[in-house]
This record gives sequence, structure tokens and C-alpha cells, in this order.
Amino acid sequence: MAADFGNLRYQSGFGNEFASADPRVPDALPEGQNSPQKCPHGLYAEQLSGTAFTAPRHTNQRSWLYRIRPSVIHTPFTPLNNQDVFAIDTTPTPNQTRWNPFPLPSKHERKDFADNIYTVAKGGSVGARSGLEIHVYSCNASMENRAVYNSDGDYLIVPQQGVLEVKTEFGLMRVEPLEICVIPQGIRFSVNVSGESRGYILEVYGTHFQIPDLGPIGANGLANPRDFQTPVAWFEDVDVENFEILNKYQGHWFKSVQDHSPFDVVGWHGNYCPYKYDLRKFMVINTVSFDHCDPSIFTVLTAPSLKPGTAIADFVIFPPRWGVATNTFRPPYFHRNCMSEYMGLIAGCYEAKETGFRPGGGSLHSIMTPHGPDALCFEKASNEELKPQRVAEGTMSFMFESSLHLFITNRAKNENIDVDYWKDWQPIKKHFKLPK
Ligand SMILES: O=C(O)Cc1cc(O)ccc1O
Ligand SMILES: [Fe+2]
Repeated sequence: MAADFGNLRYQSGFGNEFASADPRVPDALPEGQNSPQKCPHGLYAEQLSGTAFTAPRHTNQRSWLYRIRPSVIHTPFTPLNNQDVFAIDTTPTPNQTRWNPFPLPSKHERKDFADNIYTVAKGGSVGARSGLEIHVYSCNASMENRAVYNSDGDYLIVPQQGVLEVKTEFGLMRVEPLEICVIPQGIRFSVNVSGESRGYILEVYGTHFQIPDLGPIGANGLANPRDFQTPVAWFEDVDVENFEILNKYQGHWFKSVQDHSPFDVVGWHGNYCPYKYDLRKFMVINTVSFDHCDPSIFTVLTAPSLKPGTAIADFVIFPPRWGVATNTFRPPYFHRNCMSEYMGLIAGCYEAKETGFRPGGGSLHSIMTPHGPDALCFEKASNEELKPQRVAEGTMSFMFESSLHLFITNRAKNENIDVDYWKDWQPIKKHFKLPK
């Protein structure tokens, strides 16, 4: 059956124990056990583990898939020829870095999602299972008879332009700009697009995304669990000569082929699965008195490290909201941070930058590198009348914030760079006058 992305249903909740069978085979899931001697309808049982078997119960993640063939039927993997893209720069730079919008493929070339994942920066260690990578993708064609899976980490995908129709082993998701999706480590997926598409990817290794604890905020607010949506089971029984399976493994890409679609999971149950989230559903919490809350108040998802409160990566958004703070410099403050801050822009413009930071572009403020509002923004916000005001209307920017040092790839260090970025702060005036 051809995938129909027109009218999809989802299961609601974050981290739930879901169970789903394709409606064509409602009794696909074995009852009361995972591995019966014979599974219903001649299906194969296969477990996909997202955490160590022995991880504490509240973090333990795994799913059981009931599929037409087990995933193991494929030819040996061979390396793909694009390893240079992933080579990291050996000379770090502490400079503020800004990228112009990453180019879309030209009309004369056919690029699918997997062809054009461009790594901008990475940190930590893929071998030590603790780290992250930041990529941008741009494509104009659908993946045909190819699927990707990542052995290194989880992908959080942020479309900036173009709808993504995502086929996964767990079912189908339609993800449009202002929505995001997460494809955890190991899950096979492919992406259809209809036109020029671009976006950002945050990859985290050795951890998984959680919704942050709310502390004194209480039981409700920020990203509410019910707004996360997981696919329902969907399968295709397709035999083809060459179905390519692309695998990112220890920072390198490999390819194998098999003679059938991997999207042959008829039913599944478990708590390790892909999901999507609509950023417009984020309940923004912020000051109603004075001063500027740290941007952690806008955390949608956090991928924790082993150090309490310190993330391998946080996914933070800056949504439209009211600004009401009294006697306050309202935009982001000047600061130096013990974390790395990569920012991207989905739509509109960012409150701390009047110009230069454009949708589809990015910026990186590294550990302890000073940054903050540009000169124009500072003067305006220091002098404007402080009425209740809509902030960031019609815009959406985001930050991938990491406790790790990030290294910019050779390619991203040379391509697409806004060489004048540092100049944004140079007109900042000295206002100080010694009291007489
Ligand atoms: O640097 C940035 O623009 C991100 C940011 C936003 C904010 O409101 C406070 C601190 C911060 O790092
Ligand atoms: Fe910052």
C-alpha cells in the first residue's frame, strides 16, 4: 500500500508504552509475551534497544517490532565516498561565527535528504558515546528505495523550509516547518519532499531527549507531554532489487543493499520510538515582573549528560510571546557562557539581531566567547517605552546549547561564512560618565 501522508493519525504522549498494529492486521501483536514460538501471521519478532538492558527502569527504553523479515537480511556494508564532509577541523576558533542561509540544491541536480546532510560542527566523542553533531540538510528530491539509520545517535530534525514526509519503521509522520521530529538511534527512516527543502539536525550520542523537569513551575507548561505525537504502525510489503540502507556508524557513512523495503513492521509495542512536536503548542513561561529569564526557560527537549542539570544538548526555542518586564532591558543580555550556543532561524528575525541572521542560516557562540545584542538592538531596547508588547511575532528561532566544546568542520569553516559578523558589535558606544 502506498504511503498516504494526507490524513495521518498519531498516538499522543511522551515516553509512553505504546502498542500499535497496522489496521490491515489488527492482531499482529502477540498477547502477553514478546517472543512466542511462532508470532502471529508468520511475522518475525525483533527487539530494538535504546538503552542498556540494565538501565534503571525510569530511563529504560526498548521496543518490540513484529515484521515481515528481520532487519538482518542485507549485504555487507561498504563505506560511502563522502567521508571528507565529516572530517573535523583541528584548529578550533573561539570567534563568533555566523553562516548565511545554507544553499538549496540547484534546479539541475537531484538531491535527496540523505545526499545532503552537511555537518557544521561536532563535539564530544562518538567512540565514548557522549557528544553531539549539528548538521543542516537541503534537498529537492524524495528518497527512493533508500533508508537511513544512525548508529551514533538520535536525530532531532528541525525543518526550516518544505514539508518532510517521514517514513519510519514505526509508521508515518508529516513534519512541517514549526514542527520538529526525533528519530532515535538505530531507527530506519526515509524522507519524501515536494520541492526545495532545508532544515537543521541536532544529533546527540549516548543520551536521549527528555522533556525537562518543571520544578516549581508545576505539572503543566513548556512542552506538554500530550502534544508529542508518535506514529501508528504502518507497513509496506515491497520486494525490489536494490533497496539501499545507509548507515552512519562512528562518524562514517556506509551502504548496504537488500531486496525488500525495511518498512515492513506490521505491529510494534514499546517506549523507544520516533515522535514529532508542534513548536506552536509550547506554553511559554517568562517573567511578569522584571529582568530577563535565562533562555533555559524555553527548553523544549534536553539530552542530559551524566552531570546533573548539564546537557549534552538542549533544544531551546524563542517563540512569539508577550514581553511585559518593567524597568528592564528586555532582549537577550550581553553574556559569556560556559556552554556552546548554536542558533538557527526558522522564520522571521531574532530579537537580539536586527540584521544579518537570516532564516536558514546559523550562528555559533562558543564557550566563553562574548556575545549579545548588536549595537542597534541595544540602543533601541535601552530607550523604548516599556509597554506590554508582542515579542518575536511571526518568528521562530532556536538554540542547540551544549556543555561540550564544538569544533566547526573544515567545510563549514570556509563555506557560507558571514565574515563581517564581528562588526555588529563594534559600533556599541561608551555611555559611562564619571559622576562629578
Ligand atoms: O545568545 C543568545 O542570543 C541566546 C540567549 C538568549 C537569551 O534570551 C539569553 C541568553 C542567551 O544566550
Ligand atoms: Fe547566548
